[in-house]
Amino acid sequence: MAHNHMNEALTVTRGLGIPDQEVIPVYKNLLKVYGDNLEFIAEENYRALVDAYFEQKDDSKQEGEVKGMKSGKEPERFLSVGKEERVFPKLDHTSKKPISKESKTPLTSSGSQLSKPSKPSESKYRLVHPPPRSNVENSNFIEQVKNKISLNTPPTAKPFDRPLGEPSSSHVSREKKLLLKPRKEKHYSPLSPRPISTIHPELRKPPVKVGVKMDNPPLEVGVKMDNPPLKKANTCENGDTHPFFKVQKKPYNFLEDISKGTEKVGISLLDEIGNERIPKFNYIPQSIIYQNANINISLARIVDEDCCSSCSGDCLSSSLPCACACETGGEFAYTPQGLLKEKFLKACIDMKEQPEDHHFVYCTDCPIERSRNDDKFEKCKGHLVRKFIKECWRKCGCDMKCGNRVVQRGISRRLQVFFTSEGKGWGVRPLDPLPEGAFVCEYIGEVLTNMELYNRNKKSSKDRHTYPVTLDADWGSEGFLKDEEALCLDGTYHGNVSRFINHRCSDPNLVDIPVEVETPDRHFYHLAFFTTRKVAALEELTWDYGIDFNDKYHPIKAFRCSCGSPNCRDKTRKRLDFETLSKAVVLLSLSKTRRVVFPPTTSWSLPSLVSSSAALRCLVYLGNELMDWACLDRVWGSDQFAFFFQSSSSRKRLLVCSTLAISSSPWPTFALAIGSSPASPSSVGNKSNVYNISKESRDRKPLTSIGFKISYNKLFVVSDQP
Ligand SMILES: C[S@@+](CC[C@H](N)C(=O)[O-])C[C@H]1O[C@@H](n2cnc3c(N)ncnc32)[C@H](O)[C@@H]1O
Repeated sequence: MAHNHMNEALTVTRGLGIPDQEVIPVYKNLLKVYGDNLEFIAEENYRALVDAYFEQKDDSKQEGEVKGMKSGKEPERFLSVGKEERVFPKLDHTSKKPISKESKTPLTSSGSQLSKPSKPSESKYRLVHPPPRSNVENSNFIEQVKNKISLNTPPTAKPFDRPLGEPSSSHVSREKKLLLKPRKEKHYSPLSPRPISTIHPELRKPPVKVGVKMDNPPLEVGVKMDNPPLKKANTCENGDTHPFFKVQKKPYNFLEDISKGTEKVGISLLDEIGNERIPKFNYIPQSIIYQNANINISLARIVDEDCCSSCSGDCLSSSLPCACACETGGEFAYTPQGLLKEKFLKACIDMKEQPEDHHFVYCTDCPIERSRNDDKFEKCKGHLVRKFIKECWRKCGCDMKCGNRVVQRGISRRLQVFFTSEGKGWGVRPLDPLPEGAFVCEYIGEVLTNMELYNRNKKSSKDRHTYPVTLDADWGSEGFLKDEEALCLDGTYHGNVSRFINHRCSDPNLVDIPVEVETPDRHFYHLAFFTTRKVAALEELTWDYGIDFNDKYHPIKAFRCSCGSPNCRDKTRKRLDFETLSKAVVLLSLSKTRRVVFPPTTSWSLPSLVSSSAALRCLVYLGNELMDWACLDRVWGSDQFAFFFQSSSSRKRLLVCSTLAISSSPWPTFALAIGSSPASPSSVGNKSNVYNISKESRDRKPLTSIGFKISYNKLFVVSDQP
């Protein structure tokens, strides 16, 4: 299969005049990055391979390592805009610093166990030039914008030969993929050299100024839009070439094993967008106890009835279940294949998804409420009673291969941390398909008292992501829990791959199940993730955090949920429909946390806007009310990008696409179109579906086009074109 696949790939690359010996190493690297998922590489006639090959080639050329193609003739290549700024993944996992000891403070970059991605060197910048001004001078900006961004009009002008939203590189259609074009012909074209306000009367309106109120408000700079004097389009004030025309190459971030060899299988990390900083935390494969968390592990506490000292080998193969199966009703929870039994799994999922009243216990003196230690002492909000798995443990006679020892043997599935496209940050996906009931990983972190967690949360109140879980599955069975017995796990500074698993309000593909491994008291237990159904390779793994989005004191800090599930519990996020969106004012903003230096010292190109120094968001206002916001979702080439919004009509996603244009003002201008994506939210992150979305969107008429003007660190909407 793999052999045929490579032969097929070589047939394609030979057709492009690429020598086999040059493409084979690139192919092998791609297999590593996508975990041998051949279909990803084969998609669109091996586009990923061809792109990666040329990108690497370009890079080497620029670095002076390669003098030219061996044949002396540059092979034709696919029309590619979307990925040309990228460099083939650099395997960069060299940091071998010792694991730091428990620490109260977050690791600094120097303390991180993870190596940083290599910065693109200067040599990776390329100058691209706009066509002569006279080509476009007389055209109406909006018309051009509409041409360019139209989701349903076939493009005419060369620079705009791809409709907005249609991914340019790895997402072009089969018909287009053979549209070969020598690389040197490629260029980025301005829409208009004139500032938009000089063209359309509507655009002369003052910028919309809105009172922004949100968790992470964008920098509020109400700058009046002015009409800067016409300047030569590609010249800066100081006479240099306009930095906008510099396109920065971006490497993918790829680490082969973030576990630093501590897991049986390597856990890779991939950021295909190439924008995100490598997360800073210390990877540990087993939880560690912090300060005064009280865990009493002692063989003396395991009584004979509670273990199987007379067993040997594999307990599952014996005709009568041993004492260790008592916890699960006299039957082991696992099948001989190491999967959870269907009945047990279903019971666990039901209790989590549709808990009944009697599944909750309420403590009289709740440690969560107590930890707040303020006047607003509230009643216990309830703790979900959970089903436990009990695995054989150290006092048992069986061996480590016993079928009742699954979680304690650790991760055996190939997992990858990847940067999600829905603004959730990093997420986790398997590199191979997973069957139903499979153990994936355990939540690992520092074992803290609930009190300590509360104090940490207070100190880190501004952090975007939080990583705690409360070990409260058995809090109801004891009258009073001392502070040191009310425990939780915090994966913020020390944790494993599970700290990256995102939340989904309903139908998550993982369920968390408490597991007893070394102590019968349930103040401390292991929390293990099992698949709730079959999971496809590269499908994002999610679990329900059980978060209450209305409770601001909940140990898991509320966030704006982008789980995309039709039953999302986050009601603070208002769902949009087409009509609302087409009436709304849309503001693009750079996030406050990742400030760009202004005026920009390097480049105003889109790649630089979305580089690690800036995060672009799309805010949707109706009047003064912030309806919704989304982080940048997709970038195609140097000038097209899109945001996705969860629509009120269940499974559809609304798409806001924008095109960056070059005006003669010092600031780039933006144009916007709104369409809808018929694909299911969960599939949006999937490469192959992105193409479908844009293709489908193109068949619909864009409802509206909006012109933007960028002013300082905000982009103001200056015109709503009906
Ligand atoms: C345990 S971490 C998960 C990993 C995290 N995404 C990251 O980049 O490190 C939990 C945090 O991820 C983000 N997150 C998880 N699920 C999310 C969702 N459904 N929607 C939006 N953000 C989510 C929230 O910021 C949350 O505090």
